[in-house]
Amino acid sequence: MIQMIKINKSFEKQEAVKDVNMTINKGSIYGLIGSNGAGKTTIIKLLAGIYRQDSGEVKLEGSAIYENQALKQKLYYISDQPYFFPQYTVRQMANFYKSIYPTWNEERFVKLAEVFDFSMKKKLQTFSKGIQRQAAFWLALSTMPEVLILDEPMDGLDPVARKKVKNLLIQDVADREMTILISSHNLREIEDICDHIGILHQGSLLLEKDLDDLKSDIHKVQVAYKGTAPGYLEQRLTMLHCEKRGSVMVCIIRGKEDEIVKVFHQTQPVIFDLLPLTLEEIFIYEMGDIGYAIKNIVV
Ligand SMILES: Nc1ncnc2c1ncn2[C@@H]1O[C@H](COP(=O)(O)OP(=O)(O)OP(=O)(O)O)[C@@H](O)[C@H]1O
Repeated sequence: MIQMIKINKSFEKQEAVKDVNMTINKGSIYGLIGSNGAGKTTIIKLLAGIYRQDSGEVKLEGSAIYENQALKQKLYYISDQPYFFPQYTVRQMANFYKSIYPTWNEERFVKLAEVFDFSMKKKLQTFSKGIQRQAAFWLALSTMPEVLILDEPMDGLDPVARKKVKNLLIQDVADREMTILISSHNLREIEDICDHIGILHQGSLLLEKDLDDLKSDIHKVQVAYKGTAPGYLEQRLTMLHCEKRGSVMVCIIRGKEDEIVKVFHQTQPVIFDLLPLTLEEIFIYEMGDIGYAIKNIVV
């Protein structure tokens, strides 16, 4: 289990992370999402033991990560711009990792060559951005990390490579309870792969929830009435957003599904449907609820 307890981190006078408490369970795939500059990369670097927090604790299996070599060998971090030594091939990078990760699995590295269909003998820097990223996954998965930390991991990967990488990640989580922390703006991808979500805004963690619980707490309703909609709906429901499309209203409501259905049922609508909400919609309305709303910009 990874724990962040009351973490604060500033850069000069800029507070990047404020009083953050976060828990990532073993074997979980945790998606960290948030607006630009929210503090995602800072949190990732604190967890990877690259930054030291100003206050609070960052722990893996109960021990502090920073400057803990033995713990750091259990982690692997792929940054948004993977770094390789100049002039090195995949094979040479593999030899380097083999020398520093006691968990390096040569058999796996060789087996993964069937999945990553490019030469391990060519200089990495001569490959395209997408292939370099695939190489980063190849090397990462060969170290058999307990915790894999990924910053915008699928950036630059084509759809086939994305699918391959996703399958490999899920397989490691299922087979050996690898824990994954992913930071991304691609909410479809996060929704597809993560079981836990943390939403960061201006350095604070707004919420941290199981994805299914998050989805069961916010609903989209399509409703229409013969005449006008009863005025008391707004008082009885926590409406995050409501818009009229002709005679039909589409509302985003916070609360339990059965209670929402009950309130609408009493108003005898002519149309009433509960529609599925995507993580992208949940993110937009959660952020709107705290004032980070999408504004209609007219120039
Ligand atoms: N090395 C640094 N020096 C000074 N300020 C920094 C540094 N790293 C981050 N910051 C500041 O900390 C805040 C959080 O930055 P961070 O990169 O963690 O956000 P982010 O959520 O990853 O953003 P994005 O989604 O835009 O990549 C920002 O205001 C940023 O300017």
